[in-house]
Amino acid sequence: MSQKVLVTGGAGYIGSHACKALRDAGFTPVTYDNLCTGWQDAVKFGPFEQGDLMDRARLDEVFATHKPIAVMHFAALSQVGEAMREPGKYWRGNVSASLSLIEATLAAGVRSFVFSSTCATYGDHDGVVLDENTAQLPLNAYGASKRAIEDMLKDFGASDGLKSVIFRYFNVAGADPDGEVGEFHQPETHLIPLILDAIDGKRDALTIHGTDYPTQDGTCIRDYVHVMDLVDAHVLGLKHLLDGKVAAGAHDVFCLGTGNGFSVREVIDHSRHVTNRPVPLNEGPRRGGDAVKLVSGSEKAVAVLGWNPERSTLPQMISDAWRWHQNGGYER
Ligand SMILES: NC(=O)c1ccc[n+]([C@@H]2O[C@H](COP(=O)([O-])OP(=O)(O)OC[C@H]3O[C@@H](n4cnc5c(N)ncnc54)[C@H](O)[C@@H]3O)[C@@H](O)[C@H]2O)c1
Ligand SMILES: O=c1ccn([C@@H]2O[C@H](COP(=O)(O)OP(=O)(O)O[C@H]3O[C@H](CO)[C@@H](O)[C@H](O)[C@H]3O)[C@@H](O)[C@H]2O)c(=O)[nH]1
Repeated sequence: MSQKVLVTGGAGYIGSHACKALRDAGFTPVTYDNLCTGWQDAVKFGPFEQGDLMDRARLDEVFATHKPIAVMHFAALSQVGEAMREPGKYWRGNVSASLSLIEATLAAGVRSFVFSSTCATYGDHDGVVLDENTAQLPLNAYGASKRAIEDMLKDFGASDGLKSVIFRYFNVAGADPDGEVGEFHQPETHLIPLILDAIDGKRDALTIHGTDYPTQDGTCIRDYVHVMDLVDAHVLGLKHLLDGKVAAGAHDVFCLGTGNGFSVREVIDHSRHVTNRPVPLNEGPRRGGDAVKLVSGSEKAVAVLGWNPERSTLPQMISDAWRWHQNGGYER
């Protein structure tokens, strides 16, 4: 029988793709999700256990039922704008909820933990490319909550021997090329799906949040990584833990980006080319909490894990997202 991995947030965008990658790698992904932003229809590759991370009794029951060998923790609130307006929701929903999960993990005797962190933990570093050693100075409660969970994992490593792989993602985009799962947020806040909504008339126009940033065309720069490449790194990270490459109590941090930065206007231009359709646009003010430039300067995941982000080009990410978009997501 294949080994089970508990996947929190497995009904969400990245978690559902991770479940597919785990299934393809010979594991059984067990999704634990409260469906606050996820979709039961996205759980296709293993069992589904509905529950909230704050529900410790339910978590204990799920650990006892499935006896996972490791945890992959994707479940989180992750909207920068919302985090600016309602920081308490992020400290509770991300930090307190992760504490509950980590304590349940340890109580179940599990010591291998893969965590979704973010380059939003870095804040603004004046255009410097970011790597695992860059200081984490988040600009918003979302980034601060993720930095706090990273600290928590290190503390429980020291006290209880928890071993963790921490991935700091840059901007995740694209969809499963087979169309089984994809990105579907209600409401959507991410740039590429919003551009596609504007292209096919689901919204009037895309609003560019800020055109006066100190960049070549005045818009923010991000490093986009294909969701399939990202979840490949998770399988490699899991094996890194299971193969004993991380000592008891230790943690290993990896940035997941490509080193290529694209401005909002460049993403719009690529979207126009890929879809061969115009993108209706408005220019609006800056969005609070946005860093000017977030680009990974790290090769560590490539060097240590053997990661090969081969699908992470804008044309590939946009065309996979466009194919998924045209199929209508999970909407009934
Ligand atoms: N999308 C990106 O570009 C990006 C970049 C960096 C980091 N991340 C991180 O990756 C992870 C996944 O992001 P996503 O884009 O797939 O988000 P998502 O909203 O699609 O998925 C999150 C899932 O977690 C579930 N969830 C949230 N709170 C829960 C709780 N308390 N109990 C149980 N389930 C809960 C939701 O229902 C949802 O299915 C998050 O941790 C996010 O911070 C995402
Ligand atoms: O309607 C829109 C939406 C976005 N943007 C801009 O597009 C860029 C990318 O925005 P978005 O797709 O919302 O991603 P980020 O705010 O960069 O955050 C994402 O990427 C982070 C890592 O960089 C993750 O931590 C977050 O979870 C994830 O939401 C930013 O400059 C936005 O200001 C617009 O101009 N108009």
